[in-house]
Amino acid sequence: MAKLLTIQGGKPLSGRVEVRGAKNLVPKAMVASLLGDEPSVLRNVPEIKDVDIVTALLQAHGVQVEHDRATGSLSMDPAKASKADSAEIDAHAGDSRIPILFCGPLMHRLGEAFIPDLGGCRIGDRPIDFHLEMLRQFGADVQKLPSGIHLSAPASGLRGAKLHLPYPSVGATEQVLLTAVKAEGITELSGAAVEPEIHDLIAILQQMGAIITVQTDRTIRIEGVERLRGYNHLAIPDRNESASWASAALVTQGDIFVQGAMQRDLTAFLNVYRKVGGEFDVHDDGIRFYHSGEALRPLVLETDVHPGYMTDWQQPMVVVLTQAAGVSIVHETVYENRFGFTNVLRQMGANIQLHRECLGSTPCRFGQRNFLHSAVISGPAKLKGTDFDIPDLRGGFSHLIAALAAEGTSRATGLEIINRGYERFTEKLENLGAEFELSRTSQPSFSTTGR
Ligand SMILES: CC(=O)N[C@H]1[C@@H](OP(=O)(O)OP(=O)(O)OC[C@H]2O[C@@H](n3ccc(=O)[nH]c3=O)[C@H](O)[C@@H]2O)O[C@H](CO)[C@@H](O)[C@@H]1O
Ligand SMILES: C=C(OP(=O)(O)O)C(=O)O
Repeated sequence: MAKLLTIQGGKPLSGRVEVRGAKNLVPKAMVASLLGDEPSVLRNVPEIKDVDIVTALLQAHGVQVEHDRATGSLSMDPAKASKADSAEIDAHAGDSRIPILFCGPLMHRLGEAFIPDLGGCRIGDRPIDFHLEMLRQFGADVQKLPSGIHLSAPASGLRGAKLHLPYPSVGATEQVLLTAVKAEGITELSGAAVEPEIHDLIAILQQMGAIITVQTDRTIRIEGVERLRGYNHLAIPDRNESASWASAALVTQGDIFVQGAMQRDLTAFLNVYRKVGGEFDVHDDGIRFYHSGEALRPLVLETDVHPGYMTDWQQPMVVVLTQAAGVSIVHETVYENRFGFTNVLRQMGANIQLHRECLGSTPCRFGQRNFLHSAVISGPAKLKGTDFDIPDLRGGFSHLIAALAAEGTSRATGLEIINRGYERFTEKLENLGAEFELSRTSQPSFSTTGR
């Protein structure tokens, strides 16, 4: 039986939540453990689904994994790493995008890799062409299979290369890092992504013995080494979960202290938060986010790669903008199809129109390609409860905070998706004073079109 969350809206969320290690770093740090000759320890690990998926994939490859869920300490010993059965890999891949990052580490360790079809949020096509092109340039042979891909390294091993990314893809940059550190010779990657989670992965790889230089012009230079050690690392906190709870505080006119929120990695978010009228106080151990009681202000917002306004902050902020007095514009430039979730917000009474044109100041890759990637939001709108099925991680969080702010009752199915990026979600809601009930339903999902 599926879970059903019934929410009584209209109550401000107030209290304290803790965010632990970043979903966009932790599973990748786990993959990096395969590169070492010694065990590695990762701390501040959250209880989220991607961690479980990568744990199962590592175990399928013979890595011994021990996870102390209470303290968040995860130890990984790759001493007995070995080939895994492809059916077993398929069974564990689930709905994560992380399996693609096993390519380099497995080829270095075992000479070959089988990568299943990827999951992750359905917010666009999400091709892996950059990844495969980079891997080919390291010398890998890449064969597409009916479900997944098979890669093999040449007998002489993978070689460093001069690479360029046409767009600063986070995953493809990590692919290059995880492959280049043990490839022979020097790799130079221009057009790289430089998100804080990438810097944290670089810190881990450096601890393991890698030599990596990040230049100011998005070029990363890696000198390959023959052997890497283990690492012991405290994962950076999840800036996307922090931004989500910050948005929840504004939408519900509440006051939330996010323990673990780090100002340094949230600069672009905090600027927007202040412009829209949100208040925040920075403390050593977190940030207090709250509604000042004054009307929220509309704004023009464009998502971008770091150090711009992160795309994963867009969906919760759109809900904030439904409550601002006036017309806001949001231009999504990272994913071509990340506004599907606005259907449910409209059903709740939000006034949002989608446009194919680039409505921000900078034309983006999607402008001439018929994608509804700009939104015009007029507020403030009185939201009313509704039934919905959670479409993806951030879209789902947005629906849930809209329901928490709305008048009346909402019911949500598909809650499992929330666990991809928000640990102990309902426990946190309870601590924040939300009014809700969790039950079981024989109805698998409400048929809302949120994608
Ligand atoms: C697990 C994880 O860390 N997920 C994050 C990661 O996703 P992920 O690493 O998948 O995102 P990318 O940065 O690679 O994607 C950015 C853009 O590049 C395109 N692209 C990417 C690869 C490729 O081979 N070809 C291609 O065209 C994508 O379709 C997208 O339009 O970064 C995104 C952008 O900050 C975040 O929203 C995700 O939360
Ligand atoms: C898009 C996201 O994640 P993933 O890349 O794991 O699908 C996200 O965290 O919002």
